[in-house]
Amino acid sequence: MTRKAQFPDEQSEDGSFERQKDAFDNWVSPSPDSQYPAASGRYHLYVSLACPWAHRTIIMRERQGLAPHIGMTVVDPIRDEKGWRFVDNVPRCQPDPLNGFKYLSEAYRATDPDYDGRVTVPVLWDKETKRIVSNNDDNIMRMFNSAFAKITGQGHDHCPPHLIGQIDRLNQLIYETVNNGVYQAGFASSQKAYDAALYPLFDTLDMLESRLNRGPYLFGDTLTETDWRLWVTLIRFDAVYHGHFKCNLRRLVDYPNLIAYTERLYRLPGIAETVDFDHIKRHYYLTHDELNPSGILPAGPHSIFPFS
Ligand SMILES: N[C@@H](CCC(=O)N[C@@H](CS)C(=O)NCC(=O)O)C(=O)O
Repeated sequence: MTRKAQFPDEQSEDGSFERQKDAFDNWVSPSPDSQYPAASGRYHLYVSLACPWAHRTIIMRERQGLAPHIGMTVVDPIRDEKGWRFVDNVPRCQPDPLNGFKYLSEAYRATDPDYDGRVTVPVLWDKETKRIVSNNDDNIMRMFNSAFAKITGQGHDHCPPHLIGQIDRLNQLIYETVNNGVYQAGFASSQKAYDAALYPLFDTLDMLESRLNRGPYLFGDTLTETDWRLWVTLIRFDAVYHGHFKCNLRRLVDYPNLIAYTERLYRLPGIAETVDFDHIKRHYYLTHDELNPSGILPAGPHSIFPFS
């Protein structure tokens, strides 16, 4: 039997959640002749601090020294039926400084007046053409990793060429079973769809727990984008996915390597400031009314992580 879904348009007949495709997928490039050339001050990132997909791009902006070159605006973590909103009465949120938009949907409509999909974060906005460059977080991460290197003089490559094949393969497994796996478990509207997401999720976490015996990061001593892609899900795990999405075979604190790894990355410069558990918890528990119709915000866990 399948029941009412959080996003009915993205639900298959067997009750599993089938995420919509990203609508805008252009690239900022280092080449000055390209449609969207890398430039200081030209692009702007619209994000939610609650969203793991946006969080990846916030981290890459921070790690690659892009904050002085790419502005960022945080939306209200609580989404109503009109979607993501710009507000000035919630800590860390601001009104839209560029276009005076009240809702993020206005950025989507400015780019494609016929857009009728879900309006999602993150969004990379071009101030010059007044259009969305991309709402594809995978690609925004890669642009931030390397396209602005000449401007920032920033060196660390999170996708070194000798590892790229392995990075893409591990990214895929982690996307399917962990990043999207928690959503597939949470948004499942049948027992079968929930089971199909839950067990592979914990199989991958078990595998990653042993993999971390080999070194501090997923690829030994080299910090890669795969680490950040995994980490944004881990940091939310015990606070929301364990309870709200019913991913409760084990907690993250039950995995000694994974919890130490989560702390190791949290302590890297600039990262703790990107984490906001108030935005995270209020977004998930107060926005998905099909999953939490009472709108009660759970108090725990008492200490979300031993280190936070
Ligand atoms: N671009 C991402 C998805 C981004 C996404 O789904 N963001 C969520 C927040 S975590 C969102 O904006 N949801 C808006 C909505 O559900 O209406 C992907 O498909 O990989």
